[in-house]
Order: sequence, then C-alpha cells, then structure tokens
Amino acid sequence: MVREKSSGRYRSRDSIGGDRAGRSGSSRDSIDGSMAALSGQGGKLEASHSESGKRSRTAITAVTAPLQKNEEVTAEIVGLTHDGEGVGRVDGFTLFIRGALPGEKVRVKVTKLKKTYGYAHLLEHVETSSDRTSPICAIYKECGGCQLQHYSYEGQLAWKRRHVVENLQRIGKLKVAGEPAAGHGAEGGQPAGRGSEVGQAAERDSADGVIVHPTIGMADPWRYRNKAAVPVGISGSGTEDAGLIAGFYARGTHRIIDMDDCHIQHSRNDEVISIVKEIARELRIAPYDERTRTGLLRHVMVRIGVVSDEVMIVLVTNGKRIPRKPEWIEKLRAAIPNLKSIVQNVNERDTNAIFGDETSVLWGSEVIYDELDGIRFAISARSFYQVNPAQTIALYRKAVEYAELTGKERVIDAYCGIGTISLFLARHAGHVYGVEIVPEAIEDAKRNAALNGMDNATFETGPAEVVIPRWRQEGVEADVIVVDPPRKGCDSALLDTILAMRPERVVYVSCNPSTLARDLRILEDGGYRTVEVTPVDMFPQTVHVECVVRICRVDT
Ligand SMILES: C[S@@+](CC[C@H](N)C(=O)[O-])C[C@H]1O[C@@H](n2cnc3c(N)ncnc32)[C@H](O)[C@@H]1O
Repeated sequence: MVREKSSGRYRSRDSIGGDRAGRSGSSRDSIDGSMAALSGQGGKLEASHSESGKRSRTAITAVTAPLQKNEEVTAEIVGLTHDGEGVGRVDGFTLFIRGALPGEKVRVKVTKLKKTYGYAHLLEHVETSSDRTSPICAIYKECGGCQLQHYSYEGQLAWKRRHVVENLQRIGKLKVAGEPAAGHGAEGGQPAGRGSEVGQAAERDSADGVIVHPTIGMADPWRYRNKAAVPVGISGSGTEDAGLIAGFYARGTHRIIDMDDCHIQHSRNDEVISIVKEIARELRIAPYDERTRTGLLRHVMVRIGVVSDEVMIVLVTNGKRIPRKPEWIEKLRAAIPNLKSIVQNVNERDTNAIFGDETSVLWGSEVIYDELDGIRFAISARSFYQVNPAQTIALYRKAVEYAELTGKERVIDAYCGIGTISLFLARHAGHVYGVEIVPEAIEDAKRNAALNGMDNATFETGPAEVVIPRWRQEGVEADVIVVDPPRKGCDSALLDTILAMRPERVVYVSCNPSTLARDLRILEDGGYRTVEVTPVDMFPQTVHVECVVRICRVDT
C-alpha cells in the first residue's frame, strides 16, 4: 500500500540560493537533473543546485526521512532523473530507484538514506507503465552504456523533451509555451500529455513563452554510433586463464566485461574491435592492468565513415614501444577491409581519461573521410565528430534554419571542431569564422573548407573566450553567433563577448540542458529572447539530451 502523504511534515524555504540561474548561483558542469525532479513536488521539499552539483544542505529545512534503511515500501514513480533513475515518492519523501519508470508503482527496498532523499532497490512492480519494454541487449543491466533500453522509444523522446522543459523552467527561469509553470503539474518529469488535469488547465493559460518542439527521433534507433572506444584489460588476473579482454566497464565500476556486440554501435565497429582483440591475443600483446599500471594496450578506439566506409583504429598504449609492430599492422590491414589509418596514442598516466597527449600515425593516413549532407569531412584521431551521423544532419540543418541566413551574413561558429557546422553555415552565409581549442581539429577544418571548395570560411585555434574578444577588437563583427560548447556550457567571458557584440541572432547547440538553461538566462538578462528549442535525439537508448535553440536580440 502506498503511504499517505503527510503534508505537515516538510517545510520549504521560499528562496533557494542555488536554484537561481546565473553564473554564480548555478552549477558549471553537472547541475543535478534529479534535483529538478525533486523540487517539483508542490513546494514540500526543495533541493538546490550548487557548484558541484551536490545537494545544498542550507536549502532544505526540517526534513526527516520517514523511512528506515532496508524497509520495504511501495513508491509511486513521478519522473526520471538526468541519469535515468526513477524518482519515487513515498509519503512525500523522494527515493531514487534504478529501473523504475514514470507512472509506475513499485515495491522497493530502501538501500541508502540521506536526510532529504534516499535510494532503493526495485523488488517488484505493482503497476507497470505501458511504456515499459524489454531491453534487447543481454548485458543491459550490467553495462553502463545505455540507461533507457527499458523505456519505449516514444517514451524516451517524450522524456527528453520534458527534461529540456524542466531545465529551462527551473534553471533558466523561462516560461515555456503550453507548459504549466515549474512545480505545477509537471511534477518530476512526467512526459507531457501523459499526466495531470492540472497540467492541461495550465496549458491553456500559457500559450506564450519558449516553444519546445517534440524531440526529433530516429526511425531505427539502434546501431547508430560511428565511434567505439573500449577499455582493454586482463581477465582472470594472476591465474592460468589470464587473457586480454575488451568491452565495457560494469556500471559504476572499473571492472571490464568482455563484449563483442553492442546494439547501439554500427556493426562495422563491433567487427573491427573483435578483430583487433583477436590479433592482440594472437600476438600476445599485454593488456593494461589498472591496478599494477603494467601492460601495454589500454583502449581501442574505432571510427568509421558511415558514408565512405573508411575505418580508423586508434591504439591507446601505456608506453611508446609496441612489440611486433609490423606484424600487427600487417594482420590488421589483411583482416579489415577499407582500413585507412592506424594511429597510436600514448597514455602513461594514472588517469580515467582515455587519451594521452602524444598521437602518431602507425600506418596509413592521419585522417579518414566521411560525408554529411553532401559535404566531405576529414576527421583525425583526436578531433570531435558527432557519433550519430543521421541525426547530426537533422541537428545541423536545424541550426542553419535558426541562423536565418540570406547569403550575406557574417557568422561566428564558436567551438567549431572540424568545421562541420561552419561549413553547413558557409553554404548560406557571407563569411564564417570558426574557432576551436584543439589544433588538430582546426587543421581538419581548414582542410575541410578546401576539400569542399569553400573559401568563405576561416578558422583559428584557441579558446573561444579569448579568440572572439580579440576578433572583436580587430573589427570582426557578427550578425549571427553559433555556439556548440562541451557539457560545461559556454565560458562566461564568451557570453559577455556575445552580449557586447550584439549579434542579431544566437544559435545554441547544447548537449547538456542544465548548462544550456543557465547560459540562456544570462543571454535573456542581456537583452536576448529564447524563441524556440528543438531537442534532437543524438543518443537513443541513453539519457543524453541534445538540442538546438533559436535566440534573437529583443530589439530586432
Ligand atoms: C560539442 S563539440 C562541438 C564541435 C562541433 N561544433 C561539431 O558539431 O562537431 C565542442 C567542441 O568545443 C571544443 N572546445 C572545448 N573548449 C573550448 C574552448 N574553450 N574554446 C574553443 N573550443 C573549445 C572541443 O574541443 C570540441 O571540439
């Protein structure tokens, strides 16, 4: 039986410091999406965002856990956290429950209690969501790679939109068209249209505000990744059956589980990884052992050009010297059709980062080529290139649409990588200026402009927050600025520069709705209006949410 909510038990403070969006009050990289869900419970319990993404103690008052550790209770699931855990309510208290879906009622065992929330293990379903599906992957529960295979694809797309809406409302303090205000009827991430009458009533009252479109999904949301990076390790360490394995880290650990078939990987990547493993075993290449920091092969990265079918292999090694190198190269070349490039990256550090600083070509070309929407791209080992090419085209086309180009505009593409968005824009703009911090990526970008005969794009290496202010001093003006930053969002100096340069439009491509919302608040306060947002599902079966935003100067 679900416990009755006891409304007198919790008290919330009106002003939650960290809940302010803005440069100082909100988190940089990881504003915890679970808290966005948490704070949606009708004002009973409010958690705040802090720099570290941890729950702020000062923001919560007089809350006592009504549960005991190991207690078995029934929870109603009202949403999903940013990392895919169900947000459960028991007596108004919040429990995070892996594997539970919005709309479900589940029997759980409490595993961990904090003052204002806890964690529980799902025992059984009392009521099951119609969006629940059977994961197609046999190792789904063990692997940390996908988090939403148990959610119907339609449900995933609706949740991703909902996640964007909640971040815009709570962190960006933005009004969203057709959505009830934060904390009223949008409780805890329930997908729109699947919930409350309160929500429907509020919808009628809020026709203005930012338009958040439905998430653009894939017709077939599997086998989409063009890049795989697998950790290599040792099985049965210290025993007779010790051998090289490669696959994935078991969820939340650094224990490597051997795997050859991943349902979100392009099948070519799986094939190539299996061949690399087989040859490494045959040649007795020592796998890296994280505990002793011995052994050679740490990671294998494979990237394919989905249009070109070209393959690049990157061997990440603990040390420069590779035994039996010529033999290794020959065997790889013989076994892998269309292999164009074998690269070595040396990483001798005791770090979780995959790559070290030293990269060299062992055989073949330093790039592979691929094509997006008729534009050819050279891609080197260390350059960023979106992993889902079909959806990338949808994302970039939307970015071009939001830039509203007539052929005359000067456009800045900050965080431009290998110039992908830049060249999509250059087809419709007067001139595009791209800036990117990774030198190899800028080399690729220059090569790519030439490759496609585009002479209206120029590129520079450096931090966007340093280079663009300098461009401004040198007299470069922009009608449109496009930003596509990493998860931590835009540097505040860059946002200041955008506000000073006053482009007519800003197009924001984001892979993190929380930092997006924070940055949008800054742009709004500086005289810009967030007009519309389109989430694009670049990462089906996972909790990652990408979107593109049209932002206009208020006085235009
Ligand atoms: C999300 S990727 C986008 C790349 C490109 N727009 C694309 O779609 O392929 C972000 C890029 O920003 C680059 N980057 C990170 N910090 C940067 C900074 N401070 N200034 C310029 N580029 C940066 C990364 O190297 C990466 O290429």
